[in-house]
Amino acid sequence: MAEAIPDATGRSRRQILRTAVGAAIALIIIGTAPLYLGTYMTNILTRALFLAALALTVDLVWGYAGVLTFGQSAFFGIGAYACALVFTHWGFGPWWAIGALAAGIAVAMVTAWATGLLSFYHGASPLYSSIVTLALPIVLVQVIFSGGRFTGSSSGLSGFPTYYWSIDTWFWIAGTFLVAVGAVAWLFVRSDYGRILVAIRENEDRCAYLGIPVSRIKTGLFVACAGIAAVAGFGYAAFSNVVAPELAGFLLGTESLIWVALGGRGTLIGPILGAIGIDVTSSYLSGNLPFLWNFIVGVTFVVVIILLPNGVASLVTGAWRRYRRRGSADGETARGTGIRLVPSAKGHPAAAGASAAPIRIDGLTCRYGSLTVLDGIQVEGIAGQLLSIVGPNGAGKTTLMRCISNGTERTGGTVAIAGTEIGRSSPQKIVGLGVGRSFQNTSLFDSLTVGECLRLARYRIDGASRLHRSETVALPDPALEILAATGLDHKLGVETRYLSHGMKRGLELAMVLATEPRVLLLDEPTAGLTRPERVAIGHVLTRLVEEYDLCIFLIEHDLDFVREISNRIVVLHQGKLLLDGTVEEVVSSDLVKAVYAGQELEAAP
Ligand SMILES: Nc1ncnc2c1ncn2[C@@H]1O[C@H](COP(=O)(O)OP(=O)(O)OP(=O)(O)O)[C@@H](O)[C@H]1O
Repeated sequence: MAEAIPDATGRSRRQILRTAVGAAIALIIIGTAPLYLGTYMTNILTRALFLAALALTVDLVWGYAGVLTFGQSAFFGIGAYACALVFTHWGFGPWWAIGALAAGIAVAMVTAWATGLLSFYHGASPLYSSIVTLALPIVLVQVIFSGGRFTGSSSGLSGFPTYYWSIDTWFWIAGTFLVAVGAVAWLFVRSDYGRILVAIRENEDRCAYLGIPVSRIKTGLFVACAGIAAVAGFGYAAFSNVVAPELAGFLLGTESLIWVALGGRGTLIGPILGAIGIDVTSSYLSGNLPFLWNFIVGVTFVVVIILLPNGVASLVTGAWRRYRRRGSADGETARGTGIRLVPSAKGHPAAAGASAAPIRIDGLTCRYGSLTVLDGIQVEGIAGQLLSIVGPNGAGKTTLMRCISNGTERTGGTVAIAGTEIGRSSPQKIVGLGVGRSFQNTSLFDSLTVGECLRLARYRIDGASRLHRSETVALPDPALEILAATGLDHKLGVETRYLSHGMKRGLELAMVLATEPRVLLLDEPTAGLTRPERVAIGHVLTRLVEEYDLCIFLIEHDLDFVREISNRIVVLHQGKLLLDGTVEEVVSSDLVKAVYAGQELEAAP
């Protein structure tokens, strides 16, 4: 676990150096390319390079963060029109160019920010953001159409003054821009933030319940990518000397998705290959085969999606991954092997310093339409106490957990964590108050390694770098103990999909503990575990309560297990709190026996 590894700064420097060397090689290729490409080809490629930069931004938003956006073309169009409008109507020169570029970037970013606010608020479905981004280019094109002579309406604007540099110069500008965007994107997707984007794509809910501000991160990414797309659009317009509504339209937005899907979603080389490949080929073929060309693109798309669902780039990236994983039987990757676990300086604060009860639930009600699932629940959790919540299926146990960990779930009543009412707060904010939750079905990130998952769980406390990947993960003692007890501390480089069920359960618990909660909500943590694994988890939970003073709410169906480890038991039945007492009181209660025997309460003795 504690093998010597290079320090993070050294690794970060090496990563930046490697990126700089890669960028330099790419620039040399671009610098010499016009010598062997003809003027016609250089011209087509220049255009394609600007479009490839657009495709890269689509890939960051869709391929990495999982937001299916049709609206990236709108930002490209805003940049293009900023160039054309300023040069046509106001003036031309270096300062006008800088002003137009700045205005294009600013308008694109503000538009993206407003779109992000509308699309990524807590509770919005992914479909919603796709619809909003679909509407964006449609609205923008209507604005351009209604702009009359100012925007050129459906004909667009052309012949405005621009820099009539040689075609080779434009090629170098476009190439340098693409290499710069690619290099920054390369560093970014390999940083802590890059892992967060993948985590959001794979399991947004789990991210929110680890305290990661999903909406803010998605909006920030969307805004940054809008700015880059606007620069690409500006360059495209200045180079081609013509803009048309199609540059901001839904068709280009959809085309850019096809480039990314064909090239390879979630890789950086994929969108570049896809955009350049399709644009250059279409420039050659669409003139000669105007009707056949779209058919060819359509068939190619279907064939590639069927044969290579991860795009053409997956041929290269798949082979590279297999090479890196060679010799590892359990899915160990190079990504997590360098991670070092260290004890968090703070130990585990848990309930320390809080004078109020860790959790107080007062008159909690939850209704779905006419169905009342929870009715007037009154419970107070105490630090250093394991409270088990039992009851037959459908009693409302999981709903109670949901109402505690997400402020928008309950219909009435209050929940206070260490004296602070949660109100209508999102799960992410409630994690900040000190609530950690594990789910009934293990909720992890399939393609992330154990080490990366743990790093992710520390985002709220330790933050994350946008340029490098941290190699040290500071964890509180209870999380380290779980990892040691389950053997996960020797599997930091293993992707979670290769773990056994018991290990996945252990990892989820360690991740939740890594957020340093004072209240722990566990929904059937031992479901599907073997007897020895259940015993091990039981020991860990007892220690969390006795040594770290945590307040644990545990849902469990195994009543023997409940009896062994609980300090107190709450029985729910049909959404009502039936009994709140000690283990002996509940075990000896005839009322509880009647409920579990399925008898009507009125008939119970
Ligand atoms: N989103 C929802 N819409 C409508 N009804 C719901 C919703 N969520 C839960 N319910 C209903 O609320 C009731 C309580 O569900 P809940 O999952 O909380 O029960 P539970 O005690 O955890 O059961 P189990 O032990 O089987 O997990 C069930 O009748 C369920 O169908």
